[in-house]
Amino acid sequence: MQRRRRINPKEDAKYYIDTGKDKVGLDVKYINAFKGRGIFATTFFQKGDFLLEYRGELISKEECERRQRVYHDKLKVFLFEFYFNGKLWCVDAAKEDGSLGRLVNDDDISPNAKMKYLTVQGKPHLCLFATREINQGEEITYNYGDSDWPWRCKVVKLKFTKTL
Ligand SMILES: C[S@@+](CC[C@H](N)C(=O)[O-])C[C@H]1O[C@@H](n2cnc3c(N)ncnc32)[C@H](O)[C@@H]1O
Repeated sequence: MQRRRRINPKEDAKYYIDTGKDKVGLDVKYINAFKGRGIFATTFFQKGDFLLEYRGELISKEECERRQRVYHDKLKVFLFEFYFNGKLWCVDAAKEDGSLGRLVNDDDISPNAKMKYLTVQGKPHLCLFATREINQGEEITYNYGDSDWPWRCKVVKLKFTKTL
């Protein structure tokens, strides 16, 4: 059997950053009223594979703080803050633009992807990479980071009341 040559994950990410497209092999699906939509693999991914870019508007810390004050809670969660070259930046993905990266849900226990940034033409881009093998049908998740995200305590509460 002939083995498929693996595409370099960083080169793959750059291709999708440049074209502004999402990868084939990932799809959006409605999960439930609590979680909303999520992104699911429709093909197998290897550990380390590039999955998606968290696409949006790159804004400064100051602009991010202003939007934090004016946005509704449901939109604030789309403001992704990160350090790049010693400064705080933010990608605002609040706009429904049909891109898939903005719809990936949080998992702080057993995520299968990790957000990293790649620099392309001097600008940072947030990209998700697989942290283990991902099978067809699995939901793509990553850890949104340490914060008291409201859904995390609801999940704990639901599990607790079920075991009583
Ligand atoms: C960046 S959006 C992800 C896409 C979202 N599920 C949707 O349908 O638009 C983040 C929102 O998804 C939901 N969410 C993300 N991770 C979740 C989780 N583990 N459990 C429940 N809800 C979650 C929360 O409502 C959160 O405000």
